[in-house]
Amino acid sequence: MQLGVIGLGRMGRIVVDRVLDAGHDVVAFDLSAEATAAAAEAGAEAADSVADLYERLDGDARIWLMVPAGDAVDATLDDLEPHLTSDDVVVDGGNSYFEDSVRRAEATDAAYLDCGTSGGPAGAELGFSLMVGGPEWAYEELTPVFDAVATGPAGHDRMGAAGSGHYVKMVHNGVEYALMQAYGEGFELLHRGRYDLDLEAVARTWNNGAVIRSWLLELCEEAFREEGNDLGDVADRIEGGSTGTWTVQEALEQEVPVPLIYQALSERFDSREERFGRRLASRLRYGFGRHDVPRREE
Ligand SMILES: NC(=O)C1=CN([C@@H]2O[C@H](COP(=O)(O)OP(=O)(O)OC[C@H]3O[C@@H](n4cnc5c(N)ncnc54)[C@H](O)[C@@H]3O)[C@@H](O)[C@H]2O)C=CC1
Ligand SMILES: O=C(CO)[C@H](O)[C@H](O)COP(=O)(O)O
Repeated sequence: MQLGVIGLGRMGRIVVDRVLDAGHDVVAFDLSAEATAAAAEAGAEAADSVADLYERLDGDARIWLMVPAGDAVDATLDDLEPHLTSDDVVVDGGNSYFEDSVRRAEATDAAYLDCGTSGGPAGAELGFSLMVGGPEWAYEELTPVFDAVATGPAGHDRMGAAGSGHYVKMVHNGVEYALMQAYGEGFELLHRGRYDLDLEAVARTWNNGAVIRSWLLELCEEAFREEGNDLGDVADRIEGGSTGTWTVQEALEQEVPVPLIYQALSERFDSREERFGRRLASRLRYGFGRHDVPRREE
């Protein structure tokens, strides 16, 4: 199969590499000429614009967008739209708001798949977990690509109609917020509590057989190892927040109580007050997403 990939940052580049590794062909484009050149060095065919990328695809186009959610997705679709036909398939693998994905699916001539992607840059070698919404035929058609980008056939599934993939990913992120909050609170108590504890050793011990072992807890272990027992100069400030806000808004609309997710979101908004748990959450975002870690002023 031949896949066009637009957006070659932390996540898009992994899509390129995994699809190439699986023996498919890739045509790649990014606004950054440097990112496009790097993908070409890895074996992709470089395109110098969205239109050029489309031209380089043989037969019906299969295109994966991995650009930042919001305006960049609309801008890319605007450039693609004059070329797209109903036999083409466009996948949006970013963290788009699900209602935007429904709108885009209705507006485009192509079959549109909204694909929630979990695993982050750190999960590059293992592959991602993919939650896909949109037409069944298009999902089936792209299955070889999903097999390559995901951990394997079990690492992706079609959730349902348009928007459902990004809806499930939105809730996933709400859960992620709550789990980070829970680990943050536990380690804050251990840090400020009665014993002088080695928190990396605690995390490592918990990760070996404990009920609460997890990848996020492995990232806690990594954070204490790399930053120190007191998290060094990691600032008490957590960035991000859009996907958690959407989750809470949707929960309010559906009248479903999500107090833990709401609390975790509030902590982010409240992160002007210095808190150890939030500093850990900030460092965990680096662990799973390679997001920037704001550092304390010297
Ligand atoms: N980093 C993470 O842990 C995860 C990120 N995501 C989502 O994946 C998407 C991409 O994220 P990252 O790769 O982390 O971002 P990134 O900032 O590392 O890369 C985005 C790339 O898109 C390019 N770009 C921006 N506008 C463009 C346009 N109009 N045309 C072509 N290229 C354009 C940029 O030059 C950049 O190379 C986002 O929606 C993000 O929320 C999803 C899951 C995890
Ligand atoms: O989707 C992700 C992980 O699953 C991304 O890392 C996302 O950026 C996390 O959300 P936030 O930026 O609000 O922390």
